[in-house]
Amino acid sequence: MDQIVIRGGRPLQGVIPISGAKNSALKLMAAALLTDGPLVLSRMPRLADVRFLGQLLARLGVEVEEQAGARLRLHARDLNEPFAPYDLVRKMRASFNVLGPLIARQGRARVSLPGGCAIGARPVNLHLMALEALGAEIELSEGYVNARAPKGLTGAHIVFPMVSVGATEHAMLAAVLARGQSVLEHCAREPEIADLAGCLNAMGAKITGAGTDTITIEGVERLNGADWTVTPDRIETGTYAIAAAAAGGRVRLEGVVPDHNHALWDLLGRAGVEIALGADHVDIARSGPLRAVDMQTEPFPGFPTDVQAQYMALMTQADGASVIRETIFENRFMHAPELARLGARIDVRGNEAIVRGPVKLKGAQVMATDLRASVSLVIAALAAEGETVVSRIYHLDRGFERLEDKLSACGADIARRSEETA
Ligand SMILES: CC(=O)N[C@H]1[C@@H](OP(=O)(O)OP(=O)(O)OC[C@H]2O[C@@H](n3ccc(=O)[nH]c3=O)[C@H](O)[C@@H]2O)O[C@H](CO)[C@@H](O)[C@@H]1O
Ligand SMILES: C=C(OP(=O)(O)O)C(=O)O
Repeated sequence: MDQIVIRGGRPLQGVIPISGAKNSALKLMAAALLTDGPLVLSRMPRLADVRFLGQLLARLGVEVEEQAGARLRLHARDLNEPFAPYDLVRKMRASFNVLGPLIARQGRARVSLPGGCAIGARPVNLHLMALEALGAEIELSEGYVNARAPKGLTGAHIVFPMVSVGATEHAMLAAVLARGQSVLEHCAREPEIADLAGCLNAMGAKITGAGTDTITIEGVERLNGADWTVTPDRIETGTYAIAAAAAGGRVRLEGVVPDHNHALWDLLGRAGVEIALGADHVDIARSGPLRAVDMQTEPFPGFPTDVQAQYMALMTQADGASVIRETIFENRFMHAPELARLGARIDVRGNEAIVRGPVKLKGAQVMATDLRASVSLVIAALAAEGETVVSRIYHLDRGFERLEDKLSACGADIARRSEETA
């Protein structure tokens, strides 16, 4: 198994190109199931999650072809048995979103309950509620969802009782081929949802309101293929912005949508980080001391839960105590004890973590526990003195494309090695 070795204490200096968003790319891939035409996705991140979902789609009968220039061509000309087995679905959350498209296109499906980062219970009741409202008959047995819609799906008025990114996307992915109009209320407003709606509309769907809390969909009989470019990864953007703030130096993040990260820019500014927003780039610099600033995760446009761990690593370097409140997932502080191995002072009480800084972090052996937790350890290691070894980095490979290359191009001392050679 691979490890990442970081020798900290070097400021970052340079340009980091931002990849396409994992959390968008995966749902766009599921959309390919809705048409017998080819869907060509550009700016696809090369990630383990994309590979896994590609394997699942291939099993479902989709032709999956990686093309030059970070493009992926998906062609669901004919589909096989609509069966998504445990082994291919358990590795990540987004794979569950094949269920709706399979029901919409084939009238039935059997899909394993999903996996994903172990950051809470993460039920799928809202996904199933939406699919049932659209006319699917659903039964759970032996860890699988068995769904049927013998008469096809029908538009519905769905009011989500809580904001869910995955359930909003799932409802959209099914309602586009339903008969009649669907109105979805209390929707998630994340940029990935607008990206999915944009792609579905390019395929011939009729969706309005994506990015607001009410989405209206006029069902169409069929969708066609399309070309679509994945939106930039705002979580990767936030991660490298925080890395630069933690290590110090000056970094340009290139190929981003600065508007997707306002909550972060606001907090970093208050913490003493210099931020200059361009049209499609952001410059981040930090030379002076950092101030502690409280933070609470919220659905978009609030501060993203997927950047909470990274922010916690940064606050270990800030002057004072900061309170970090996690409101989206009930078990997303697993990085706190790992950060403590490097010397961080963090008290976790329920859904709050109190971080006291600044501490002089020292390199240590740490373990990645989930995707964003892993990268928070890398950030802390960049700010630490001495060598840090991060193991179980398969979590990192799920969501960060060429992490070591991007950071070492900015002067970080970071390398991958296999445990056998360690
Ligand atoms: C692949 C992907 O895009 N993952 C992202 C997606 O996850 P995901 O779509 O799983 O997150 P949700 O927005 O659905 O989850 C929000 C909250 O709703 C709860 N919930 C969700 C669905 C449901 O049926 N019932 C229910 O109770 C969850 O347990 C959680 O407490 O959005 C999260 C919140 O921005 C991000 O952290 C994840 O990176
Ligand atoms: C939680 C994440 O992914 P998943 O939803 O696939 O677990 C993430 O991207 O941070």
